[in-house]
Amino acid sequence: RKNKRDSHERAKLPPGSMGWPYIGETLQLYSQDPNVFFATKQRRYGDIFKTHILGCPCVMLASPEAARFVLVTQSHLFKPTYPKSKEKFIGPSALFFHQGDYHFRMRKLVQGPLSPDAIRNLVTDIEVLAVSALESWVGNKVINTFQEMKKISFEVGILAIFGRLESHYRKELKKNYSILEKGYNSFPTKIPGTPYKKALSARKRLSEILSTIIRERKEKRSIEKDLLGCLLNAKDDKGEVLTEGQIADNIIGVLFAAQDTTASVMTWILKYLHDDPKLLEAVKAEQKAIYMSNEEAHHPLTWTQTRNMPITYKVVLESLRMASIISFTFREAVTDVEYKGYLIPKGWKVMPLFRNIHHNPDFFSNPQKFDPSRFETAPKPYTFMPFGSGVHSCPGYDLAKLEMLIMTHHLVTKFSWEVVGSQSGIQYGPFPIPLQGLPARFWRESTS
Ligand code: HEM
Repeated sequence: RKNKRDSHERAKLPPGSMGWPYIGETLQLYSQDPNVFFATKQRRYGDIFKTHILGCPCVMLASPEAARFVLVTQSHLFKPTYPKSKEKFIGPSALFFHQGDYHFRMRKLVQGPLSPDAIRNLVTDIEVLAVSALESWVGNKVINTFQEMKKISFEVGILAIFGRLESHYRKELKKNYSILEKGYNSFPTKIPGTPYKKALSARKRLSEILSTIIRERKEKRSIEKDLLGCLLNAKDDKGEVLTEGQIADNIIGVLFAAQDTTASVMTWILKYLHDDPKLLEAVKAEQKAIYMSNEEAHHPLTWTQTRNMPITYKVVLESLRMASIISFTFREAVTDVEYKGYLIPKGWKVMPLFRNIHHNPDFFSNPQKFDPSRFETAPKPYTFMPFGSGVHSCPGYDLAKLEMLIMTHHLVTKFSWEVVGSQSGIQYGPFPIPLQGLPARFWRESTS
């Protein structure tokens, strides 16, 4: 066998600059639009380049082949990596921190209740959530669209995890999760009263609430098909069940993965539709036809109807591409890896740059233009990865899309909205969202 180390020694590091020691290029990355940072690098060095951010040497990859290499074909050589604080707050047993057998097992458990077969039963409940949210926005008040969308995506997460959960549990979970969330990016400290310490206590309370819910389910001996039910019933080959800690970490992990992501994209959908009146008319026409066939919403939407919204569906896909709210992801090389003659040393971070791929004119012509019709033909493999790819790709993919379609249906059939303020821009929190969460006013359309 050819000596692997020798061949690695011949391979050279990718081109790029590492910036100042320790701080590296973090300042550049955070002091400007991160997309400009990546795009400038890509122009200068090509599809693979090295840099240094947040104290870590890293290799950035901006081609579909490289993303496939890291996420799919050689995924065993790259482990997921997150800041320590995320692990602490969400819980170390959440599936996305893991690789190998445990990840595989948890993933199978999480996928079931999020699959089309399971979520088709949630259509009506999601509709009820969407309608009551929209109704609450009506009036002469300015809504922070993103914050409101977060309430919906949280409730949909709760629905997928617990089914119809009693409202006092929902309230308690919501209250504590919102405190926890403020700690994700806060500064670690022992000082009481800080967002960090408050988040730690909220995390503890969340575990306690989950224990109570689990105890109640066990007493009732109810076997549910929601995510909690699947986690409670799971047994491995030795007949061992999951610990409460493992269950709690994964439930909080799913809430974390589901909330801001879906809410950001829904906010962008509102913005893109608002900015393109002709497109809005086309979406309205499609949705009004469904609305009329349901006798003006006297009958609930059906799963089949949600699968037959071709124009709206393309708007969803184009919003996912345009906004690319998960601009990139992080992995870490578990050993020295060679890719296209370049060395990726063990321990280095590796970042597939989804947004750059989604905005590359070689794959999406005129990439800055919002044009849903581009999805009339399927994108080339590994050029469209809003939900990632491979072993860690998003299991919430169908649920997120369902939620966005249902929301859009009710939004355009019964409501109008105007964006408040003329400032347009992007804010990072940490996902890109329209400035100030897209302040807007909503009113009910007259049906005459
Ligand atoms: C539009 C909304 C969403 C977007 C754009 C999105 C995107 C993604 C992406 C890109 C990944 C892969 C990250 C990586 O490879 O490092 C991911 C993973 C994940 N997502 Fe989503 N997601 C969305 C909604 C949801 C929802 C609604 C749920 C659950 C109800 C969910 C649950 C998860 C979980 C559990 C993982 C980790 C999977 C694993 O590590 O095996 N996501 N998501």
